[in-house]
Amino acid sequence: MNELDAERAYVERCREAVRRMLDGARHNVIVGETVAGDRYSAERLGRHLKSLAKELSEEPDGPPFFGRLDYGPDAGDHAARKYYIGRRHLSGDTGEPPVVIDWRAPVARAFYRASAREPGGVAVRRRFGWSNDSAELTGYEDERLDLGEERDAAASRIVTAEIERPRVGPMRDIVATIQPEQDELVRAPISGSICVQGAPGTGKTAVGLHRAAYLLYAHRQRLRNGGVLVLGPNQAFLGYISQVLPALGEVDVEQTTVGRLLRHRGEMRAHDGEDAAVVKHDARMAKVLRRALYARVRKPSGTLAVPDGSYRWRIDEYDLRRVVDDTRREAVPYLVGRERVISRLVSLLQQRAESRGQTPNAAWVKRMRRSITGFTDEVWPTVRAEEVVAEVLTDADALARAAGGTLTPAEQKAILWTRPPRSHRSARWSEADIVLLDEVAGLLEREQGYGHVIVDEAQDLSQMQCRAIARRSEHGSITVLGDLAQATTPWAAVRWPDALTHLGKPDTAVIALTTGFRVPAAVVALANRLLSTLDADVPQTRSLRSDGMLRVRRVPDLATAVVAAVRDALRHEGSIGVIAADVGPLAERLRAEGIVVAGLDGADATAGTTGAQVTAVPATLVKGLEYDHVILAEPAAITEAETRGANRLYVALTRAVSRLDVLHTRSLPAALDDHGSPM
Ligand SMILES: Nc1ncnc2c1ncn2[C@@H]1O[C@H](COP(=O)(O)OP(=O)(O)OP(=O)(O)O)[C@@H](O)[C@H]1O
Repeated sequence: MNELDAERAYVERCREAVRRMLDGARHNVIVGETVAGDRYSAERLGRHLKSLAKELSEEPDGPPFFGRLDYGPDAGDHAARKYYIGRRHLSGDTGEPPVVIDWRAPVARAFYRASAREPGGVAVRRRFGWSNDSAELTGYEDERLDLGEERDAAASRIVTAEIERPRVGPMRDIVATIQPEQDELVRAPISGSICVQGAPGTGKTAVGLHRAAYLLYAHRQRLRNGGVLVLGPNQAFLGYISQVLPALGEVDVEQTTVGRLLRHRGEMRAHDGEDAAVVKHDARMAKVLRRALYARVRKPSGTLAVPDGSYRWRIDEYDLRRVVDDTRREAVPYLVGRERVISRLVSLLQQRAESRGQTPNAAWVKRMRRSITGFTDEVWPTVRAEEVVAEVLTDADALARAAGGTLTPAEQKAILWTRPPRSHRSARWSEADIVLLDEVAGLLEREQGYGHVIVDEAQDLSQMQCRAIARRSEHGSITVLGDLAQATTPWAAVRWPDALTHLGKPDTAVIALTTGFRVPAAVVALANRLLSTLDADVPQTRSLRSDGMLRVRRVPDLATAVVAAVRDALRHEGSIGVIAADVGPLAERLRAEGIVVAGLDGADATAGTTGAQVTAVPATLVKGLEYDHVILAEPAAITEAETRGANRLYVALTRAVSRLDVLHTRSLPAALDDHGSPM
């Protein structure tokens, strides 16, 4: 039998192992549900086994492995052993070692990291190639690390084919081809936070998602309670990445946007102007809100008399002040503080009662608590986050008291509501207001946190949004992914250390990724010209891809040219994205010409999964997405549409996997203009 046939025979062994595991899981579902000791454990066991059965049966014919490691004779415990590496562990026959090892297992690490210089005992690294439908093993490539032979990504046919594969449907996992510098980030210890500054298409999102899967595997116990949270910029992006973690067997990761994470705080029913939003998103607002909240705490004056039957207990002003002052100094959440004031006063009353020979019981304590409510409501009242925020945004005097020395009078004026609501109950909150509500809620009570938070496109977060994330990762670590050059919000970070400070992890190291896996070299060269004008201190990208096509054309009529470009693109396999500042009219025209076009707007959560080959997407929503062929219409309109329009254009220019058509009727933005000559 030749080597390839032997590997194909191994594939059969793996498929047999899947069938065996599937039968076992199905059998256990039945047994687990009927014989497990109590209902609770029966339910848990049943759920676990059902999900295993579902997982295995959904993909019984997927490639069971993508790599193999052959250890040399001097590799200690691994000497002369062979390991197949795949997306998930496949058990061997009873008493036999597993037939496939999960890519996240410690032994699999060498598949990604072993080099000719540091082979770590590995003699041969083998990569497998599969047919497009993953049904058939088509070939393999060996690196004889023991002979000093090593191929980098660009020299491997299998890796290059995977990177250059036309994109269809949602984002896929990259387990088979994770690069060494990416693997270092994926497997970085959970105890530390990391920040990845990566140019477009360097694999930040891919790294973040694989890191989530890795951490859940390596630290399942530790993450059982808090879990892992993935934050992305919008629903379209979340739709695009939604399949990656389930394909890696992880279905319990919460993937959401900051807006959705905070939506229980209030319904968004208003939009701020940029002036107001910029102030509301500034971290100085945290100070303002804290002052506004604690302005409610008053200095007690006079003696407190508490009736108890025919008797009155007294606590004098000195003791009352001491209780309130001590509690303030403890810097606990506001509502915990109120509770402490109450219990301390009750315990003073109790001491007094005991010294008079009484033995207060629970009912007495309850009665005393009730009797001092009037007093605590005065010196440390309960309050809702909505009241504090509404007060600051409505009452100019209250705002001036809270914001004096922190916000300028002009800034205070910018955030005051021009048409104040009658009460906080009828307030119409904006996106920024909801972040303020969350800030106050965080001052009132401590937030339940996550074990690990992965923040994608983090450059766009405001300081206040960063603080909201920090509250949820206080006791865990975070992975921050972003690109300062792609910052498009008016409050975006200019330097990573600033954002990291607001995220509560100021000592996090910033690591750069500069090898691009998406954008072809010709397109990167064009985008890099724009990069130098963006005022972002980031390294240039180097593309791994020498293939690809770039056409920049001045056209007499935009819509007609877009239709022709789409028709031309439709001759190829792969997704097509039409990107423009205002894409609506172009989409209409395409449809009028009989072309099926999926529209992408904020409400469309199924982005990239609609099955349509052509998607029309506004430039404002294209962040994090990619299309095999991009048709970018009228760049000048994109740069003009917003303050950071040039950054937006940089994002739009870097979405193409294989081909980019830039069509324009007006002059190109200066950095891109090559004196009108076609590129
Ligand atoms: N090691 C790899 N092997 C194969 N494909 C890869 C690899 N790394 C990244 N890719 C692919 O390159 C593309 C870009 O990756 P990704 O979206 O993670 O980059 P990004 O840095 O988040 O980009 P952007 O900043 O534009 O959002 C994706 O299609 C991803 O699957």
